[in-house]
Amino acid sequence: MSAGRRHFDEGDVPLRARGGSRPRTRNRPKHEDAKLGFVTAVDRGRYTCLVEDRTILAMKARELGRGSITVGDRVWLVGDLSGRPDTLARVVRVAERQSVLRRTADDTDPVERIIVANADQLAIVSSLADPPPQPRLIDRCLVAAYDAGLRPLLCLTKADLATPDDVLATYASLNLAYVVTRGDDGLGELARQLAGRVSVLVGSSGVGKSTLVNLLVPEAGRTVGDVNPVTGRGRHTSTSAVALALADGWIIDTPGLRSFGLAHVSPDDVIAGFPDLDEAVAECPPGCAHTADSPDCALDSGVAAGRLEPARVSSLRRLLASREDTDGGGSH
Ligand SMILES: Nc1nc2c(ncn2[C@@H]2O[C@H](COP(=O)(O)OP(=O)(O)OP(=O)(O)O)[C@@H](O)[C@H]2O)c(=O)[nH]1
Ligand SMILES: [Zn+2]
Repeated sequence: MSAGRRHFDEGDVPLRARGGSRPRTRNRPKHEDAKLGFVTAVDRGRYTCLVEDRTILAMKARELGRGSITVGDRVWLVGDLSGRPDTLARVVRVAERQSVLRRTADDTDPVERIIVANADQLAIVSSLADPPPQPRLIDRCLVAAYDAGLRPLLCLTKADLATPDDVLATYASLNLAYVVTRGDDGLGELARQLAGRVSVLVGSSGVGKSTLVNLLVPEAGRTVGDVNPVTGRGRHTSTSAVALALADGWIIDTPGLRSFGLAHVSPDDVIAGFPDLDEAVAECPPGCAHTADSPDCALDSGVAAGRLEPARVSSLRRLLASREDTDGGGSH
């Protein structure tokens, strides 16, 4: 969409992109005068929306009931759309979402949280050191991306501190799009990968998301935190998701992740989130649980033959086991 030029209107919504034969008028039930906006931030029941070239604040109309509104949503707005201080518009309808990125608090939590709507790329940001890469968190993000139909983009930061070779080797067979940055080095390639897309940036606290966002969108002024020298963790400096306009496209910065629960993803879809392993798994005996003690699990023979990456196999196994853990096991 062309909204990256800080302008948003009806042309930016592929209202009927996904099949659906309902007449277009159904999209605007009562409010003939409603205008379309793009939700860039959500804060305690207040929605910041871009409408044409104005940033306005809105609340949910009562008729929307408990329906959720999230960053990335395209919404129909009525009321005062001037954007003047102390005005509040009302969201009367949420346009059909093209994608929904979800997570749960842990792998057994039934409550899904929607992180972002309508994104088409998940930029998984991981520092190469300080804090060190967390391949299991990356794997979880990959599963979530594939499940939501988003293109994953691996974004490896702080290459001045460590080489990306090991991380890249782990994911080599996935043919992931990736960028490696050190400071502002690598930014051109990152900008190229983000162009024309709505990208969600996720990663642990301190991996350098805000630093990247500030380089890409200097006027955003995202707070850059310090990494605690003792724990190697960043301060929790960003507190909610926010969409920022690029020259072409959007980036949606999210608060530092501590976990990425996948209770909402079925075991089959978890396996599908490991496209480097799912062919091997197809050779498993019927009913194979793919755990380390499953007899004749094809993951074992694949590793033994050097065809599968051991770190990825153990990651998949941990993930499947964590979902079985009804005591609410960890989600790292
Ligand atoms: N050495 C090195 N340090 C970097 C680089 N990029 C960022 N940093 C530092 O890493 C620390 C954390 O960066 P942030 O951009 O605040 O990290 P974040 O991911 O936004 O963290 P949260 O806001 O907590 O989610 C800061 O001290 C940055 O200066 C890099 O390429 N190399
Ligand atoms: Zn198996």
